[in-house]
Formats: sequence, structure tokens, C-alpha cells
Amino acid sequence: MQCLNVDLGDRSYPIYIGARLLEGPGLLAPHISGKRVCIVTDDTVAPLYLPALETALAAYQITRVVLPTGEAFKNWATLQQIFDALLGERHDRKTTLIALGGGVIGDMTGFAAACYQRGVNFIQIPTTLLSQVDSSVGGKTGINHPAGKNMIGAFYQPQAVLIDTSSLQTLPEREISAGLAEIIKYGLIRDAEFLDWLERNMASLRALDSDLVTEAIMRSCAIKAEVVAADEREGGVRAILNLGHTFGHAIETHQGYGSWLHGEAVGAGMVMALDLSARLGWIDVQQFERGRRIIAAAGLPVAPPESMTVDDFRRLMAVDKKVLDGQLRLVLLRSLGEAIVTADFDTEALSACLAGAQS
Ligand SMILES: O=C(O)C(=O)C[C@@H](O)[C@H](O)[C@H](O)COP(=O)(O)O
Repeated sequence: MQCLNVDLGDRSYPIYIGARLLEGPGLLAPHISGKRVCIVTDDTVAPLYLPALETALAAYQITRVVLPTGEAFKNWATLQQIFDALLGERHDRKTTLIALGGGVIGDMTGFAAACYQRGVNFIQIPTTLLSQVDSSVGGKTGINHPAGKNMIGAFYQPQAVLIDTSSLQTLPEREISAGLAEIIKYGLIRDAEFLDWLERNMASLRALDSDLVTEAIMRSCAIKAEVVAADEREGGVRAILNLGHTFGHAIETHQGYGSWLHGEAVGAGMVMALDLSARLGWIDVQQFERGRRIIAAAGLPVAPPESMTVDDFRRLMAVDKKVLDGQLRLVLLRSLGEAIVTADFDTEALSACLAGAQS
């Protein structure tokens, strides 16, 4: 097992990474505050991993909340089910919520933990590649609104993140590709050498070579932990983690949540960010082509859905959380391995990028 730390003063926490970590109580126990836990999971993950987790937590009084699976359910009505269970079973402030599942479960459980009785402890046990390398780390919690992704939420850090790499074995191929999108993102924004490594190893990563996947998770979490530690509440540098997300969130909202996986939309969105960076002359055509090739090699879409118009993009991007004083800010690339967050780009170039993506 390997361990990283997210350094946030008195809100610091460990990320444990290894195979079959779910099966023992040893790692979880120090992060559980009382005698009671509430495990929140979904109806896909529950039959696979809930029994093992319940066995590991046999010393605690357990409440289970099994939610419907998918991004379409990341909303108020589903969140309410968590509160109903907590109140129905009279959980007090010493309870610990445990998120067992992908990003949707992690984001909603974290948000429930932030709100329930004004804040209780929670632990992330991410079971998808995307949630292991991204959403379980950093404390962004929340739900979607029909007008935009993750529009209602809170920054609220977990007590620990437990990444059991064995859970990837049951993941569909499409979910592996979606997770690779966020992994490629780290190379594009922060680490050119990691991007080279990903390019060389993409086929083996897609085939879930366990040493390589563990290394990819470690390197991704290390970059994420470093960026979050530098800027917990996204006042500055943390926004680089949003590469491709302004375009990607617009795609997800337009298509209806869950139609495109988050990672698929981010894949197409990163190609659009690469394209705009090239149109602005910040990267050259070869770098653009290389970035697009790596994203395609991960099995991801490299263009938005044909049904989306330039006006759709403009309307949906206008509610992006990086818009400040009515001005759109985007994460763009100065080179492959270096991202900036900027409002200083030629609007003609953006129009050409949006129109080009549809051609
Ligand atoms: O942790 C962050 O910061 C990120 O932006 C990571 C993203 O990959 C992740 O999808 C996040 O949930 C997006 O957050 P949002 O603020 O753009 O809704």
C-alpha cells in the first residue's frame, strides 16, 4: 500500500492507494469518529462491494443508503434520501458518512456530510478510475442543477480517501476511458514527462495493467494534492484542474446528465481547449495534433456532439463557475504541460474554435 497526504493544516488527510484495501477495517478505524457509520452507495456498486465493506466495519452500527446509479440522479431529490436516512435513524454529529462509489456518490455524500447538522465527518472510497484520480480528492462536493453542472455545493474535505485499485476490475471499458481523461488532464496542465509516459503506456493502461494503473493513480493524486494544497478554494491556481471542463460541462448539460460520461465530455472539451490554444498561437499545430491523438488513444470522443450549436455552447458556458463579473475565463495551454487560466483571449478565436468543433 502507498500513502499520499493532502496538506491542508488541520484539515489534512491521507490518500491510501493499493489492492484489496476495502477488506480490512485497519485503515478506516482511525478516521471514524463514533460508533455509527452511514454508507452511501449506488445500486451498481452495492452488490459488488457493500458486503466486503460491511464485514470490514462489523464493529460499527451501520446504516445503508443505496441510491440509483448515474449522473442523472445527482440532484436534490436523491440528496434528500441521504438526509431522510440519517434523520430516520437518528444519527448525531459523531456519525461518519462513507461514500462507496464513483464521482456522483462521492460528491453527493460529501455535500450531505457538509450540511447534515452543519457538518459531520466523511470518508471517500472511490470505486471508479475517474473518482480515484480526481473527484474523491480535494473536497469539491455538490449536486447538479438543470442549468449547470455542480452548481450547488460546498468545499468540504474528507477525513481520508481509500483507493482500492481492485475495484477497477469490474469497471466497464467506457468508464476506464472516462477516468483516463482526467489522468491525461494532469499531464497536459502540469507534467509533460507524465504525458510522455501516458502516451507510451496508453494501451496497457486501457488493459488495466495493475502496476501501471497504480502508478497513474499515484501520479495523478500527487498532482491533485499539490494543487489543492496550494489553493483549496479555487481562488487561483486550482482552476487549472478545470482544463476542458467549461466546454465539457456545457456538453453534459446540453445532452442531459448521464448521456455523456463526465470524462467523455472532458475529453472532447480538452480537444477544444487545445484547439483554441493553437488558434491563439500558444501551442503549435503539431502539439495540438499530439494532444488530440493521446485523447483519442484513450478511447475518448475528440469532438462535441453534432447536435450542439455555437449558440448552445455560448449560452451554457455563460453560467460556468469561472465566469467573473460577466467575463468568461478559460483554462488554456501555453505548452503541453503548462496551463493558464485567462480571460485574455481573442473572442474571434473562440468563435472560430466553437464553429470549427462543429464542422
Ligand atoms: O478539483 C477541482 O478543482 C476540479 O476542477 C476537478 C475537476 O476535474 C472536477 O470535475 C470537478 O468536480 C469540477 O468542478 P467544477 O468546480 O468545475 O464544477
